[in-house]
Amino acid sequence: MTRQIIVGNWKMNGTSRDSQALVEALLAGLPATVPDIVTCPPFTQLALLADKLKGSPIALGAQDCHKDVSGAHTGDISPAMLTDLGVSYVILGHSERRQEHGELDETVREKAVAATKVGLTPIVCIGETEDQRESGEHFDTLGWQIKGSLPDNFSGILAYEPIWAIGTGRAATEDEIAETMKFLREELVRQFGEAGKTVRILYGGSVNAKNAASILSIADVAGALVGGASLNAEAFLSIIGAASAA
Ligand SMILES: O=C[C@H](O)COP(=O)(O)O
Repeated sequence: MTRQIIVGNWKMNGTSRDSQALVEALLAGLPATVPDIVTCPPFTQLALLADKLKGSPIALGAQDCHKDVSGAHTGDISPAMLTDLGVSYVILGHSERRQEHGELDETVREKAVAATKVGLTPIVCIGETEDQRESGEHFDTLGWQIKGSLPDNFSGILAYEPIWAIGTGRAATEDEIAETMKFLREELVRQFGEAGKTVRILYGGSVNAKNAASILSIADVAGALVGGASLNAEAFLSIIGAASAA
């Protein structure tokens, strides 16, 4: 059984005080056996949390990065700046960035290449809209997103997040997730050969303390990308506990 990975994406939430309190509660409540755990606060909290999490089982992730190492990109953060702070993972191509910032597959791929070069593990997000699922275009969409967003020799993590399940409280059903995981694995192997067999695939979209155990037990689900529930220590610890037991 592959070790599971639980990633908390705090999105645009958290003052210094909130972040410290949340991380302290997480560290105090961790079970003896833990899965891989990553917490992705806003950029503004990374330095503070790098210090707090040093030597702990919780790794630090960022929610995005630029594709260049440095240069005239006002307001952006480079992958090297993240490793400089002790960050190990970076979420790329989240649907909120694709939708709100018009981020394209090609940009996501370039960011994944740049992140990998400096030693970050990219967590590349893909997912279909509700319309695409209802009209039966979801697998085509996911296939194109894999082709466009993942670089050759991709060695990161793929996160499947149906857009209609994000923040809605309506997670995909176990059957939908199982069927999609099977498709994604086949597609990864079709596009990347042997290397496609080892990419870890996460599910994201309304994962919570109640549904985590059943979602994490679905074949080929290697963990979860958690939004809302990662802001609540008790809920996130329950999900971590479910991953330890999976
Ligand atoms: O990155 C996390 C996802 O967008 C899921 O968010 P959610 O757990 O609030 O649905």
